[in-house]
Amino acid sequence: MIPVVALSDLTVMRGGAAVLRGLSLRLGMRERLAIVGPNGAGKTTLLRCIVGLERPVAGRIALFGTACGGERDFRPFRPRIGFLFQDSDDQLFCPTVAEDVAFGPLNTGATAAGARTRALEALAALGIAHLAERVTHRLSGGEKRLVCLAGLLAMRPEVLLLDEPTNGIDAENMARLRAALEAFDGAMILVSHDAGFVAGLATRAMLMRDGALVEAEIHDHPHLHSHPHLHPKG
Ligand SMILES: Nc1ncnc2c1ncn2[C@@H]1O[C@H](COP(=O)(O)OP(=O)(O)OP(=O)(O)O)[C@@H](O)[C@H]1O
Repeated sequence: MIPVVALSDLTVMRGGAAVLRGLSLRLGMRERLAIVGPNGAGKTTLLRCIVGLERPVAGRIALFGTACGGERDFRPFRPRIGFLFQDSDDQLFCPTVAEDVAFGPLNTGATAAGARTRALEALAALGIAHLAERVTHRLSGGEKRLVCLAGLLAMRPEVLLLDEPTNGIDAENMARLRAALEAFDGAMILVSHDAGFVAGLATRAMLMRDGALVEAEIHDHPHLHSHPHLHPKG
């Protein structure tokens, strides 16, 4: 089966140093891949490469089986790939929540009424329909996170790239977030430092180390309390 995302030998340089060094990755349909690794390892950089926001100096990127090099190649795939930025404030820009969540569908051809319906559905799916008429920039950090995700889901993407989705999310909303992501039937890359969240959701895990990815295991130690860790395999 053609992978939805295929990266081969990617190298990305920053200030003379390689952030990604010959990194390769294949993401299959319906796979939920967790990527973990220390701060500054290059996880966000990797996600940005997938949607063409970052250009590698070497290597190949294919989306849904199509090689992508320049901006024009990436553009048609962006509506199919929802990217949750690490910082919600980089993602939200409309005055109200409903307008923000409807923006994507409206921008890709939905009518105003159709886009609003999709927005309200996405908000309801995340249990935050009550936020629809709120002013976006006055939301709490956790609320913003969920609104950003609603904006992606309203696009009905085939792939989700989630950069620290649990940032600022409380226990109750965490359950909603988890349920929404479990219900999503596309492929997903989940960059997270939250091992417990990742362990419950991911079907595969990889560790970013020295600018490349190694397969990892999601491990649950039988302590008094459940204590999930990620270990490199082998
Ligand atoms: N615009 C930039 N200019 C220069 N260096 C940058 C820039 N953005 C990121 N970097 C550097 O690139 C490296 C990789 O950053 P990246 O954000 O991809 O890491 P990360 O694994 O996502 O980290 P974290 O877990 O802290 O989010 C870091 O050393 C970072 O300082």
